[in-house]
Amino acid sequence: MSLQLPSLEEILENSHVVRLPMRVKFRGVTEREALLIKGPTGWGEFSAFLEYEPAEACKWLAAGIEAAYQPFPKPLRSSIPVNATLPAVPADQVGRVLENYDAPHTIKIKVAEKGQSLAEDVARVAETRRLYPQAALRVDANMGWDIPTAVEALERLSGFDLQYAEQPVPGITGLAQVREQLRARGIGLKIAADEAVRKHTDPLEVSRLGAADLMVIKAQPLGGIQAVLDIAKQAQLDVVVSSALDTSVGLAQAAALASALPELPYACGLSTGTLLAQDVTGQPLLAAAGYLPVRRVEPEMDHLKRLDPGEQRTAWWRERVARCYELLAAGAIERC
Ligand SMILES: O=C(O)CCC(=O)C1=CC=C[C@@H](O)[C@@H]1C(=O)O
Ligand SMILES: [Mg+2]
Repeated sequence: MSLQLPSLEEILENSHVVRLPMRVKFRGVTEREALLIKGPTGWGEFSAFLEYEPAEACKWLAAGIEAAYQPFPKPLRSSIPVNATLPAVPADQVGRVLENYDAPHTIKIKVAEKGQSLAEDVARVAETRRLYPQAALRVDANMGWDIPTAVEALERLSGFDLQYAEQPVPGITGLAQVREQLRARGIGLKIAADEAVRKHTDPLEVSRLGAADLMVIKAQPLGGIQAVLDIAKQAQLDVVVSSALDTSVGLAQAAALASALPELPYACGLSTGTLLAQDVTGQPLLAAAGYLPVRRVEPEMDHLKRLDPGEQRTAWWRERVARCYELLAAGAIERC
């Protein structure tokens, strides 16, 4: 971040903690918590997942501070093509969950969920393809397979005409091996790196090693818009912007990031507002016909009050801000 950090007191004075119920369970989460920060340029969001340690969560705080204290970059487009996101639901619920999205042209389907079988993944993808014959489909395994299982699973799933498969296995070399083994079987399915970018000390290593076909980039986990624009500029691979399951405040920042990228070859994973049963404003950032508007989001006080998780959770989040702030102030992220 090229701006001076505001004081911790100032951040805490202008922050609100919220807890949003989800419509449908996603990555084990049924309620999403966030701390929102009001600053001179608007609102920012800090919503690192609860289990993240400060060393990782501090990048999310840097992103929240950036949104509140720095203007969004000049947009190159006023709306963003987005994918619908389908959690790992049973096949008979696919239609009901996807009905919440307005005319999706691209759908990302979660697969390899803990405790589920490949047959369940195949049934979910098959049902999605049956209901949306024209849509671009992609899958995301969140590192849930080992290499042989990933190759077997993706060989079967590629029969449904997939756009790409996101992070089938952990690690960077794992991605390269899955890709090579698929190619040896005559399957040209593209492989996207997600965790191998946002959880790696060097987000550009995937690109340098040519271990994947494209990179998923996220505003909060990678430290904010400017940090991600730098990464995208240096990357030799196509990039796709995705959400961090943010409230509409964080989604606005992610949309601003997508709007500032010179090239946007893929629909972005930014319609996750649809997975939330409530949001911080009466005008949540939702996609219409597969496009998300680019605009700032201002939470409304009555929503913030209704979504207040109580004293204990608020104290936990404030304490977490303090610990992450300490790391940022000590230069944990180069640019802070
Ligand atoms: O990309 C999308 O369609 C939606 C966002 C999404 O999938 C994710 C959001 C937050 C946490 C991650 O586990 C998950 C992802 O793996 O991309
Ligand atoms: Mg992913």
